[in-house]
Amino acid sequence: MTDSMLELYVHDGLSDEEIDRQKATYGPLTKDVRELIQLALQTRADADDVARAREHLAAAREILGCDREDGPYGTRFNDSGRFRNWGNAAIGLRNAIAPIGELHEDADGRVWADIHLGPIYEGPAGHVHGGVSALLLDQILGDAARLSGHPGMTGTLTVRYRKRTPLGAVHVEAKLDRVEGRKAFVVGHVADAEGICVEAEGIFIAPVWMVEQRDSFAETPRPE
Ligand SMILES: CCCCCCCCCCCCCCCC(=O)SCCNC(=O)CCNC(=O)[C@H](O)C(C)(C)COP(=O)(O)OP(=O)(O)OC[C@H]1O[C@@H](n2cnc3c(N)ncnc32)[C@H](O)[C@@H]1OP(=O)(O)O
Repeated sequence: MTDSMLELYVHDGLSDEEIDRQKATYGPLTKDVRELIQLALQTRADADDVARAREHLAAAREILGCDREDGPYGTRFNDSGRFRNWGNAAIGLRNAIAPIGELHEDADGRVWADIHLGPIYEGPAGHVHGGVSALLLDQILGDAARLSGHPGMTGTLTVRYRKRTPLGAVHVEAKLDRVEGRKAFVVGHVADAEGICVEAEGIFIAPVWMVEQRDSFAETPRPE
C-alpha cells in the first residue's frame, strides 16, 4: 500500500512554462465542466433540447477522450518544486467537483479559503451536505499541517456540526495547534456570515515514507 502510493508521487520534470501552458489549457475546461454539472441539475430544457445538448456532449467526449491518461492523476513535482495534485477531490485544479479554489496562508500560519457552495453540494434542503463540510475541513486542516512543515495523512478527523450551513458563501480556515512526534494536531472551522457552523480537530500523521520524502525538499512543496 505504502509503495504503491509512493509510485503516485512522481517527479515528472515538466518545465514551469509547460505547467503554465497546461494550467491555461485545462483550467478553463474544468470551469466549463463545473458549470455543466450545475446545469445538469438546474436546466429546464425540454427533452428535444436535452437530446441535442447530449449530442454535443458526446462529440466533446470523443474529442477529449482520444488522447487521455488512465487512472488517478497522483501528485506530480518538477525540478523547481512545483507540486500538482490536480485530481484532488477537494482542491484539484483539474477536478470539476472540487469546491475549493484559491487557498490563502497568513503570516501567523492560518490557512483559509472563501468558497461558494452551489446547489450541487446540497444535503438537507438548501443547506450544505455534512460530508462536503467534512471534505473541506479534511483538506484545509491537512493543508495547514502541510504548510506548517508537517504534512501527513488524516488519522482522525473529529467534526462537530454546530448549526446548519446554508448553501452559498462559506469561509473555511485552519491552524496548526501542536505537533507530537509524527502527529500534527490541527483545528479549524467552516463559517457562514453569521458565524461558525462546523468545527473540527484533525490528527495528521506522517507515515515514515512521507517523512523521508519531506526531508528531501528544501522547502515545503506548494500545491497549485
Ligand atoms: C513532500 C512530501 C509529501 C508532501 C505531500 C503531502 C501530502 C499530504 C496529503 C495532502 C492531501 C490531503 C488530502 C486530505 C487528507 C486525506 O484525505 S488522507 C486520506 C485519509 N487517511 C488515510 O487514508 C490514512 C490511512 N491510515 C494510514 O495510512 C495509517 O494508519 C497512518 C494514519 C499513516 C498511521 O500509520 P503509522 O504511521 O503506521 O502509525 P503508527 O506508527 O501506528 O502510529 C504513529 C502514532 O500515531 C498514532 N495513530 C496511529 N493511527 C492513528 C489514528 N488513526 N488516529 C490518531 N492517532 C493515530 C499512534 O498511536 C502513534 O502515536 P504515538 O505512539 O507516536 O504517540
